[in-house]
Amino acid sequence: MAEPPVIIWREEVEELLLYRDLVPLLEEALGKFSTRDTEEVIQPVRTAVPLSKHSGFMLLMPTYMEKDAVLCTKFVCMYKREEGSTLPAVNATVVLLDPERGNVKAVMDGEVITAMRTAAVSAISSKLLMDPGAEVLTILGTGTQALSHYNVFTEMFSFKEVRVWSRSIERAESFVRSLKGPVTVSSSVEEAVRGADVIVTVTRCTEPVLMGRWVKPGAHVAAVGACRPDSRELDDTLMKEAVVYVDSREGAMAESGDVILSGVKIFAELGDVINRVKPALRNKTTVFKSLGMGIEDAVPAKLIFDKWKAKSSSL
Ligand SMILES: NC(=O)C1=CN([C@@H]2O[C@H](COP(=O)(O)OP(=O)(O)OC[C@H]3O[C@@H](n4cnc5c(N)ncnc54)[C@H](O)[C@@H]3O)[C@@H](O)[C@H]2O)C=CC1
Ligand SMILES: O=C(O)C1=NCCCC1
Repeated sequence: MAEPPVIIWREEVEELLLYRDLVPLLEEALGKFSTRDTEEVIQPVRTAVPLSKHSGFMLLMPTYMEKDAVLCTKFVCMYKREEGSTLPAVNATVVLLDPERGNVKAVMDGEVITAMRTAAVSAISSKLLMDPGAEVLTILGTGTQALSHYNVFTEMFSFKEVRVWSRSIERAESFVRSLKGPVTVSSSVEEAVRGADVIVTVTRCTEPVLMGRWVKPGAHVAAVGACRPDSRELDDTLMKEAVVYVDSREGAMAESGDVILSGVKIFAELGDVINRVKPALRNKTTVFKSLGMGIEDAVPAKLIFDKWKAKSSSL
C-alpha cells in the first residue's frame, strides 16, 4: 500500500521554497520544455473550465517529466474581482503524484508556489533579455504578483531605482510601506514607465494599460497579467515594436490576448534562448509574455517535497 498523501501548506511552503534554489531549477526546466523531447517533458496546453456564475475559470495544468520522475498537476482558479473584494483573484493547489503507482504523494498550497515561480520566471526573462546596465525597474500593479516580483528582482539584481504604480495611489503607498527597500510611487503609468529599463506588468486589467509610445527603446517588459485570449495589458504599438518571447508558443497562441489580438509573430520561447537555439536580443525592446506553465509548478513541487522529506526524516 502506498503511504497516504502529505499536506504541505502555506507556512511550510514559504519556509522550504527559496529563490536561490528555485531559479536555476526553473531555468533548466524551461530549456527542457523547449526541446519538445517527450522523455523530458509532457505538458499539454492547460484546460480552462469557465466558472461563469463566479466570473472565473479553473485551469488544469498537468505535467510529466519522465526522466526526473515527476508527475504533477495544479488546479488554479482565477477570478475577475470587484475593487475592494476580499476574495482572492487566484487560488491554487498543487498535487504531486508517484508516476509509477499513480498515487498522490503530496497536496500543497499553490498560492505561494504560483507567486514565486511566476516571479522567478520573469526574473529569468530579465536576466536573459534586459540591458546588462539596467538601472530602473517599474512594477505596474500592487497585488500578490507585484510583491513576489519585487522580492525576486531585488534579490537577483541591483536596480538604482524601483517605481510602482497602482490605479489607487493609497494602495500603492500602502504597498510600498510594506516593502523593505526604497521605492517611488508614480501617479500615472506614463510617469512610472518613462525611461524604465525593465517593466513588470502584474495587473488584472483586460484592456491595455501599458502603451508602446511611453516605453524606452531597448527596455524589457515582463508581461504577466492578461492570461485570457480576450484580455490585454499591452497595446498594439508595443507588441509590434517589440521582439516577443513567450514561455510556451502553444500556450501563447491559445491564451494570450496580447499575442493573438495584436497578430504579432512570436520570436522565441525563453527555453530556446536558454538552449542557445534563438538569440537574446538585449539591444532591442523585448516583451516576455508569461502565461504560466505546469512545469513551473512541477519543479517547485518536487523541490518542496524533497526538502520536506529530508526535514521529516531528520526529526
Ligand atoms: N503568467 C502567470 O504565470 C500568472 C499570471 N497571473 C496573472 O497576474 C495578474 C496579477 O495576479 P495577482 O497579483 O495574483 O492579482 P492581485 O489581485 O493580487 O493583484 C492585481 C493587481 O491588479 C490591479 N488591477 C486590477 N484591475 C486593474 C485594471 N483594470 N487596471 C490596472 N490595474 C488593475 C489591482 O489593483 C492589483 O494591484 C492577474 O492577471 C493574474 O491572472 C497570476 C498568476 C500566474
Ligand atoms: O499559471 C498560472 O498559475 C496562472 N496563470 C494564469 C493566471 C492564473 C494563474
